[in-house]
Amino acid sequence: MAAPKPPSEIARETLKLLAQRRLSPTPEHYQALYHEVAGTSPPPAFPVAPLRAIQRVLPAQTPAQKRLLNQFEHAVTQQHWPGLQSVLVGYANLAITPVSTASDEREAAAQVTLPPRLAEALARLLHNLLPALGEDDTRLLEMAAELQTQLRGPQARAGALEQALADFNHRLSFAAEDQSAIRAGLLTLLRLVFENIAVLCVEDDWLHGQAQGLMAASTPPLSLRRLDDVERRLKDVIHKQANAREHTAQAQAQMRELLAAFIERLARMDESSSTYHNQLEQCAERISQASRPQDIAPLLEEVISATRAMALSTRVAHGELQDLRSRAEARHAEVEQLRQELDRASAQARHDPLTGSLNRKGFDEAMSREVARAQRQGRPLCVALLDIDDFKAINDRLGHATGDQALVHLADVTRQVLRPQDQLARYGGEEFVILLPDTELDEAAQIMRRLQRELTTRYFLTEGERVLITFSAGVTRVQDESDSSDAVRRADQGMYLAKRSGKNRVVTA
Ligand SMILES: Nc1nc2c(ncn2[C@@H]2O[C@H](COP(=O)(O)OP(=O)(O)OP(=O)(O)O)[C@@H](O)[C@H]2O)c(=O)[nH]1
Repeated sequence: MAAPKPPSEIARETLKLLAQRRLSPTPEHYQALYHEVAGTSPPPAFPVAPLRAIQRVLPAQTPAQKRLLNQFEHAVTQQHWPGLQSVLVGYANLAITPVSTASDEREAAAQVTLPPRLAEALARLLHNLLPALGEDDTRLLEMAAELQTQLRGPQARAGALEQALADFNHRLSFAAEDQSAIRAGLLTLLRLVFENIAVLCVEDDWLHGQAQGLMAASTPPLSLRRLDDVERRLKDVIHKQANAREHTAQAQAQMRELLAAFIERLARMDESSSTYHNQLEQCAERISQASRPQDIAPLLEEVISATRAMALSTRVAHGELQDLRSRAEARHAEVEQLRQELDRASAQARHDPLTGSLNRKGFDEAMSREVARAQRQGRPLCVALLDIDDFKAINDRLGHATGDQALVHLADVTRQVLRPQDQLARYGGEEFVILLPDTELDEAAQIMRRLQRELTTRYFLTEGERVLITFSAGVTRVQDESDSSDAVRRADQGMYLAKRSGKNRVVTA
């Protein structure tokens, strides 16, 4: 077998053959003759056309895809198989892990159109957010309006929105901080006002109790229900204060008037009695100097008429003083009537003065509101009725005033254990009801048991003595508006059963 010709030899013969056959010196002719001379077979032709067809359908949306497509184009032009291979591997990797850079992705994302429903949801979110921000920052409101317009535009591009949202977000963070500072400031002011009321009404236990209640109710965290409570309490206080002021002003005016009348009358009496005394002295003097009886007779006449005048004046004074006295009594009766009216007004108020919890009227109103809310939202509502165990013994042993403090302690612990939406009312002497919105029956019973446990660790302290307060409770679910009073009755029956079965327990009814 002949040794293979060296490439330089093959190249020379190929050129000779090109000339002999009068072929134009194209790379294709040269390559074909080269293989003929070398006795080798030519490589298969490069499939440019099919590759171009593939090139046309390759994706080129993201920057990474665009870059790969350029490489593909270059490899086809160069008929460079390794280049094509790396392009295809690149496309395959794109599908598995993103090989693009962060900036590529940002660029791509910038061109993405937001799905219309998402854009609309964002626009609505902004719309709902605005009322919470107040109207102080007009630029923020403008930015929000611009963003909404952009979001509701024909094609909301992520790129443009991203920047606008970032700017808005930046400004929003300051506005939100401001709002929260304003809220905290207002709350502090509110508490200051309540403290002031408490200081001003030190002499009125009812107002004092209400003011304490206001302070407790306005302590964060606030909820709409608690704000509602603050509003109601404040109305009660204003109502009671207005009455009290009127009462005091009237009483003062009457006192002044009566005092002035007495002083005037006393002055007049004093004046007339000193005139009388002067007259008598003068007459006595003239009588002692008179030598004849006929001179004395007119003097006696004078004494008699002065005495008569004095007696008349005394009678008048007596009558006037009687009149003043009956007027004073009438005023007293009026003041008493006012006081009774005031007490009636207090009874119409919604809060119990001793414990600061709702009274019956307040409870009835709260019950109607909560039943309506529960029905509207399709949520459960429970009511619990609790009665302190052996309260009479506490009263008998420690005194009524300490018994009162025990009631206050129970109300305080209960309020701390309950959630802000739960409402406590004093239903009778040592009987309380609790409204538990959004609560299923077994959950309500658990809440009451938790309160019982809490009372075993938080003793009522009086003069160094630790007094354990326990209670028996009945719990039931309120079905609807018409069930309100029946529900309280059922809870009462449950409480009664709890007492009968040994006290300090909770019975569901
Ligand atoms: N200190 C105080 N005592 C009150 C008040 N209202 C009611 N009471 C007293 O609460 C006591 C209730 O007594 P009872 O009804 O016999 O009940 P109890 O001693 O708690 O016994 P059980 O309910 O069977 O556990 C009575 O002595 C009432 O005078 C109040 O506002 N303050």
